[in-house]
Amino acid sequence: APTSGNAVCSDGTVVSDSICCDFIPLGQALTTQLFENQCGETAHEVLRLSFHDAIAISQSLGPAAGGGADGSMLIFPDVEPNFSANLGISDSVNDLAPFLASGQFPTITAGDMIQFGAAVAVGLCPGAPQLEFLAGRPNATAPAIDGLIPEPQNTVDEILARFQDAANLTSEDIVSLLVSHTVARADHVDPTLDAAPFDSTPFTFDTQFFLETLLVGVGFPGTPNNTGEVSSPLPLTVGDNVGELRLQSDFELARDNRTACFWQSMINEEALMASRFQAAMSKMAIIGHNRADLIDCSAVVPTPVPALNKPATFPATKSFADVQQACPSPFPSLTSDRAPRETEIPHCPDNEATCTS
Ligand code: HEM
Ligand SMILES: [Ca+2]
Ligand SMILES: [Mn+2]
Repeated sequence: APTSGNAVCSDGTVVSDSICCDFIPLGQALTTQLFENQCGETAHEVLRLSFHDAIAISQSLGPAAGGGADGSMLIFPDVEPNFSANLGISDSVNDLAPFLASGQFPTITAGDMIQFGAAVAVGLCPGAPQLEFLAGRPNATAPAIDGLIPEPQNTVDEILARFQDAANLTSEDIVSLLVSHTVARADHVDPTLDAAPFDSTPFTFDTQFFLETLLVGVGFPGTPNNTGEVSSPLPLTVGDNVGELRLQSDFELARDNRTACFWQSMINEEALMASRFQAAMSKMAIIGHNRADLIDCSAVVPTPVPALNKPATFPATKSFADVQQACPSPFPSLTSDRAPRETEIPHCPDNEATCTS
C-alpha cells in the first residue's frame, strides 16, 4: 500500500499516513452519537450495510453491474435501498448520510464511511475482533443492479455461486462472514415482527449462533409461512421480547455437507470465530478494489470492548438431544443453562427496560 512513512495524529495515534487521522473523530462521533456505545440496533444495521454494499458486484456480468464496496448505497440512496433484498437497509443509509453530508469529514468517501462504520460498530460487541480498515475507496459513479444480494430463500448452491461470482469467496469465507448473524435481528422477514434475533444473545459476539442454528426447530416467533424463514428452537415471544427467528439459508448452510463441519467447528471457539471473521471481513471490505491501492488505517479502528469469555451453553430446556448434527466430527461438550422454561431473549442491550438503538 502507498505509505508516506509514519505520521502521528493529534491524539498520539501512530498511523501509516496522516489521512488516517481524519477517521479518529468519525469513529468517536459514530460511537457516541449513532451507536450510543452499544452493540445495538444501529450498530447491527451498519454491519449489514457493509455486506450489502460490498457484495453488489459481479465478475460474470462485468463492471457495469456494480462496484462492490464503493458506497453506492449512500451516494444513490434512492436506487439500491429500494431493491427488495435490501429491505430495511435504508435505516442504516439514513443513519450514515448525515455524517457524510455534515462537512465535518470532507476527506472521507462513502465507501470508506460504510466499511469504517462497520468496523466501529462490531467493536462495540463483546467478543468481536478489531477489524482491519483500509482507506481510499473512490466514490461510486453508478448504483449496482438488482439481483446481487443473497436472500434467505436462496439454495446453498445459489449462495455459493453468488459469493464466488462476486469476489471468489469460498464456502469457508461465507460461514466466516455469517458470524455477523450472532449480532443480528430481522425486521422484515416476518412482517408482524421487529427485531427478531438470530440467536439468544444478539448483543454479544459469541458462538451461540452456530450452536442454536443446529437445534431442532419447534416453532415460529410470529407468523408461519414467511419466505426465507424456517422454524426456530426458541420461538417464545413475550411482548417486545421477540423469540428467535431462523433464516432458511442459515438452516441449510449449517447442515450442508460443504459447510457443516466448518460451521460446527465455530461452536464454543470464540477466538477462532473472531479471527475467521476478521480475515473474511478484510476480504469483503475491499471488494472492487486492489489492496495495493488502499492505505492501511487499521490503527484508527477503536479497540473493541472486552469479550465476556462465557462458554457456549445450550439455552435453558435444550441439550445435545436437540442437536441435528450434520458433521461427523465429535460435537463439543457443553452444559445447559438451568431454568424451568424457555428463556425470553431481551429486546434491549444491557437489560435496559427501553431502548432506541
Ligand atoms: C447467505 C448470505 C446472507 C443472507 C441470505 C442474509 C440474510 C439476512 C436477512 C434476511 C436479514 C434480516 C434483515 C431484516 O429483515 O431486517 C439479515 C440480517 C443481518 N445480516 Fe445477513 N445475510 C447474509 C449474510 C450476511 C453477511 C455476510 C453479513 C455481514 C458480514 C450479514 C450481516 C447481517 C446483520 C448484521 C444483520 C442484522 C441487521 C439488524 O439487526 O438490523 N449478513 N441477513
Ligand atoms: Ca450472539
Ligand atoms: Mn434491525
